[in-house]
Amino acid sequence: MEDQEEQQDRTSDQNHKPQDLPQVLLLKPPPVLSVIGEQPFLSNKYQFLKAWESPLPLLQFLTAHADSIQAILCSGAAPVTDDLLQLLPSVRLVVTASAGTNHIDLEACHRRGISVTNAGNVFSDDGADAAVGLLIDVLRKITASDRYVRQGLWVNEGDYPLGSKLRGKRVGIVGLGGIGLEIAKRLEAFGCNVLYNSRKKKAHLSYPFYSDVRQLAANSDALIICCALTDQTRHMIDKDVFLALGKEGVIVNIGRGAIVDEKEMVRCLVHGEIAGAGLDVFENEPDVPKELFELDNVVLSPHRAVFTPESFMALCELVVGNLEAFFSNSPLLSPVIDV
Ligand SMILES: O=CC(=O)O
Repeated sequence: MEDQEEQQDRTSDQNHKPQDLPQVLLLKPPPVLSVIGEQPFLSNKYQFLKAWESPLPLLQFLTAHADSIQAILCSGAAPVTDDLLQLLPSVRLVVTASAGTNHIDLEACHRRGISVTNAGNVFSDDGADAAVGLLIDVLRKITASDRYVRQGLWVNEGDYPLGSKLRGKRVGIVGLGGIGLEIAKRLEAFGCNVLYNSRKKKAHLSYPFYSDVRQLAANSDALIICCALTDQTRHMIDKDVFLALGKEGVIVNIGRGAIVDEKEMVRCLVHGEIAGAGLDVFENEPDVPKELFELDNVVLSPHRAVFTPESFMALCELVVGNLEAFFSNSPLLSPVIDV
């Protein structure tokens, strides 16, 4: 409480020097900062402390600022571990510039009384557009037929094999959060039948719910993975799920690579045990299993599904809003943990 009052005093003084402002640690520049620059993030309520600009070794740098760092702005590129938090006892807020929070030790944040915010719903539209785009690409062979035309094969080899129709497909959505709901809306408009798996059945929705992801796969022509990566969902899409999806089945993953057993997925694709895949995320990014490069029924994208300059602008507003709210003792805008 004392700390909060002290914060309020400090942040309400508009004339204080930058070195008096509470510090927000950035271990690495989040992608949003590289794309839209630092200017829109600047505020008279906090000051960024950029670890990568310091000549000091990281540990020395963190120790030197341990008492003044009150918040961390992070992204998937720089995990927030219990060990890091142990070094920074004044941290009370972690703001991630991502929808996913799998790079943050949430249990440690809970235990240490640290609030966490994420990207809320700012990425939902772009994520949904990309997921449906990947599905259509795989089904209708858009990227593969583009390669065919560019390589001059249309002239030399004749007509390209037909793709398959989207309308009428049964699409199982794994994770019906903000992005999943937007995917469902889009697929309904395309005339698909939407089914889903989620932690809990959503009472207000009429889409058929499957508590077991294998059952969902068995009743789907395509699976779209857009749930969070947690201990429960790691490798949830395994051999049994692929077998249930079957030889005509397609998988799209815009969630996290490790939700899928990637080795098994590659094996199923190579042996024709599933029909195709649209993949934006991988287990060991930026490494992508080389076998996938040879497969025309696979569309690859470099973890860009949710990012557009427009969504980054909205993200910037949300990040600044969360930091300013925190330093003014106002409610956080997109809390994952609210202490
Ligand atoms: O993958 C992107 C995100 O989690 O925001």
